[in-house]
Amino acid sequence: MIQSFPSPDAWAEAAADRLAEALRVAIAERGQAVFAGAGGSTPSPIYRRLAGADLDWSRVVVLPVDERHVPESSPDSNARLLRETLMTGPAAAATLLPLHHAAVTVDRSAALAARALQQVGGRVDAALLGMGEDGHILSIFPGSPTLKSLLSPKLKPTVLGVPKGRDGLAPSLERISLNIPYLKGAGRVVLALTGAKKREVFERELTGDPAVTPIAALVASVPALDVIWTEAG
Ligand SMILES: O=C(O)[C@H](O)[C@@H](O)[C@H](O)[C@H](O)COP(=O)(O)O
Repeated sequence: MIQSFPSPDAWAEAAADRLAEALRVAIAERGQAVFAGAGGSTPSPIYRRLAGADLDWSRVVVLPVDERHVPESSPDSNARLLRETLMTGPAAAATLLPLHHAAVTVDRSAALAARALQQVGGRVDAALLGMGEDGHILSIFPGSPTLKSLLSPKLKPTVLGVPKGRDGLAPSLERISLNIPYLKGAGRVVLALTGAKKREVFERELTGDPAVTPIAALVASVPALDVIWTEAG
């Protein structure tokens, strides 16, 4: 399941190449592509490589796979991370679709994001995910009250609010997250892992109950999933 790479450069290049190819295919097939990317500390080297990919970025919509319920000016904003690392150079021509909307509740923000995503086709063509050491992906946290809703393969692709207190961040933030079904139809989903600890967590979570284990649900639901790993973080 896990594809190991000998260096961070090879790991980042493999991720960027695979995601760029999925975007090119979507543009060729539909004239547009939707990319969803994770926040956190792992993705930046991949985003910086992907930003230079030879594709028509003016036809690409970029969104966070999940978001903290904060304005883009906040250092916690995933939209800000995408703008600063992916939407540069050629990729600056892409269009950002934010999940956070100001002056509304987190649930209203999620509903507005769900509507905006429907308006660009209601699908994701390529996605880059990270994983926390507790096994969470997107904002799907073990023990969260929204866990089962976000994991259920029976629900339509949607975007949900995630109450604070479940993300391990201090101070904990309210969040907004795509659900796992939004990744099912993607041409390529890359889960990028680094370090021995995350490899161990992934292998352990793989055997969990998909109804309550984000990694098990991801592997069970997403056929176009690549899991890539490199030692150095
Ligand atoms: O909003 C976020 O924080 C991310 O989308 C989240 O799901 C991230 O992928 C994991 O927390 C791993 O984070 P690291 O890459 O920093 O380990």
